[in-house]
Amino acid sequence: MSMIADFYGGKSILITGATGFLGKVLMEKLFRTSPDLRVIYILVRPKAGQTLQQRVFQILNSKLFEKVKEVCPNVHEKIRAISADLNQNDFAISKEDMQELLSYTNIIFHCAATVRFDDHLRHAVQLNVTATQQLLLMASQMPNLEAFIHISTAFSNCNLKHIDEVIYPCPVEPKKIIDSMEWLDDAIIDEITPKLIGDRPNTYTYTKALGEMVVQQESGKLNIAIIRPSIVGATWQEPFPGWVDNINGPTGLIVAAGKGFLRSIRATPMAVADLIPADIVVNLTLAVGWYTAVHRPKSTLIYHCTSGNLNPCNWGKMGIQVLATFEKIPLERAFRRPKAEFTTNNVTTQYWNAVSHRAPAMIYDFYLRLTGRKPRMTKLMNRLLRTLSMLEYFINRSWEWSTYNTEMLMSKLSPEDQRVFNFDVRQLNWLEYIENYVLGVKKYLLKEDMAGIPEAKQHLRRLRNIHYLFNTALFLIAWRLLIARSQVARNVWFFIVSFCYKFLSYFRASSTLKV
Ligand SMILES: CCCCCCCCCCCCCCCCCCCCCCCCCC(=O)SCCNC(=O)CCNC(=O)[C@H](O)C(C)(C)COP(=O)(O)OP(=O)(O)OC[C@H]1O[C@@H](n2cnc3c(N)ncnc32)[C@H](O)[C@@H]1OP(=O)(O)O
Ligand SMILES: NC(=O)C1=CN([C@@H]2O[C@H](COP(=O)(O)OP(=O)(O)OC[C@H]3O[C@@H](n4cnc5c(N)ncnc54)[C@H](OP(=O)(O)O)[C@@H]3O)[C@@H](O)[C@H]2O)C=CC1
Repeated sequence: MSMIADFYGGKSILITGATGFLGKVLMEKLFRTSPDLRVIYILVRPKAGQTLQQRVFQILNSKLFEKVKEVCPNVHEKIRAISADLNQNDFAISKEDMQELLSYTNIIFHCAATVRFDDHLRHAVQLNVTATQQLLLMASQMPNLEAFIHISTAFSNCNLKHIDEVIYPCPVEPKKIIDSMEWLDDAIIDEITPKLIGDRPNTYTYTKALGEMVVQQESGKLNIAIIRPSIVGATWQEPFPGWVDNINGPTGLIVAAGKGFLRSIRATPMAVADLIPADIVVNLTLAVGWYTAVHRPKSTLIYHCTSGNLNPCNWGKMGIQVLATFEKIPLERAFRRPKAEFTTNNVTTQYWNAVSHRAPAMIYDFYLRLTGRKPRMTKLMNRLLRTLSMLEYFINRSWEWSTYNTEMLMSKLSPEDQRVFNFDVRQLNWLEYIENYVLGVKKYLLKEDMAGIPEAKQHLRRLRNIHYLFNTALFLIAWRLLIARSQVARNVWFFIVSFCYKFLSYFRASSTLKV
């Protein structure tokens, strides 16, 4: 019997960010391994014209939840969506809902955040810092709360090279930042943002670091733990390999490479690609929830959920495997053949951006205009280049994260828990994982049918022929122009033609002799 699964039985669990990538995998695992849990409260905001119920219905009816429905047929009764907006005071939760949450919640998993790198500081502070503070305040009023688990990021201290499982204070106190966001206007915030984030690359990592400080400062008597995952990728094993449903992190670049938009990327091939599968993060999170509630460590423990020090893989190896998988299983309707390269300096990056990204987009837009359609490729390419510039920081550096607490926790689990809540990244085979990741991107994110693979391959062959034809035409035009202008080129041309003529005459004569 799994002690962890048993622990969550009969519990009331509150999850923020349950509609997000990680939140959904967390909820799925909880329902699958502890179908006898009392209820999962999720804080949800209406979005994209969908009501709360519609959003929950969509999640429960997705492929991700197929196994849950077998194990826990009444799952829809055990999930209670509470209308909430973490940007509002008291999260805009109704009095009745708040009362219910305060009375019954046993465990909190705080996953909600803005993960946009370039979010405006005011918004990033509101969600990643102030909302965390408010949630802690709520937690302190919950008489039955056993543990509060905060999801941070391994990159909250990415300004350091070696990162331990401790909280590194930011120079300005979070409380001062929160206060100043209330009265400073946007223009001033824009001006001070670079000074505040210092040597961090963006507002995301900075506000996640502030969020950790708030957790430490406001923990009071609560049992709190912080999890720091690195770059969360598709699932490794559970509920099935390769599940992913958003384009954050590497996923978007995998799509862009597969569709042939991304042809070169400024990255250091030998830099460690610290990817971590979503199911590993979730297994660790649930194990931490159990450990924090049952063993009540004296201080707030931080757990690094990273792969680099235990089972490292680099971006070069990952890129090659992504492209190798697209050879076998291409995406449908690609713009160009999937063929991307790593560049390592500014000059080559600028060159390849112009030749491999901007120029083909402009040519394609010209073609769209000629055929009376609306040009769109240049805009799309500019967005991709902007995204690449945002991600570059993370693919040109390596970090070392210590994992003492994570390894300590592993040693505390029973063999059964180590199996059911496996977070041992050493067991992961990267090549297999990446192949499944790419397949998952095709199946679950892009919802492409595997039956369409022959047609996709045929399309790539057509693109290859167009490519050869285009290059030949380009060469002939360039050569023709050169011949018209340069005596040297003309001489070379006559030399080649006469050489071919002589070769052919010799070949014809020798074959006549044989006869
Ligand atoms: C040797 C040879 C081999 C050769 C091989 C060659 C290579 C071959 C294959 C390559 C694979 C291997 C290498 C992979 C390296 C990956 C590195 C990842 C590092 C991640 C580190 C994460 C560390 C921290 C982890 C964390 O702790 S947190 C989680 C991470 N958080 C994020 O990942 C949010 C990022 N995003 C944003 O911050 C916003 O997205 C924003 C970007 C500002 C745009 O923002 P904006 O322009 O305003 O507009 P959007 O609406 O957002 O998007 C506008 C449009 O861009 C699109 N698009 C948004 N994103 C992405 C994305 N990723 N990738 C692609 N497209 C994207 C979206 O499709 C939309 O297109 P549309 O739908 O309009 O057509
Ligand atoms: N993905 C990654 O690579 C990594 C993620 N993390 C951390 O993991 C956690 C989860 O990330 P991930 O699942 O990828 O992120 P997602 O962007 O997929 O999910 C974010 C969640 O937060 C919710 N949310 C955002 N704003 C509000 C709001 N105002 N009110 C209520 N809910 C809100 C979103 O709701 P809605 O659906 O309504 O938008 C969504 O459920 C975050 O804390 C992140 O920092 C850490 C390391 C890496």
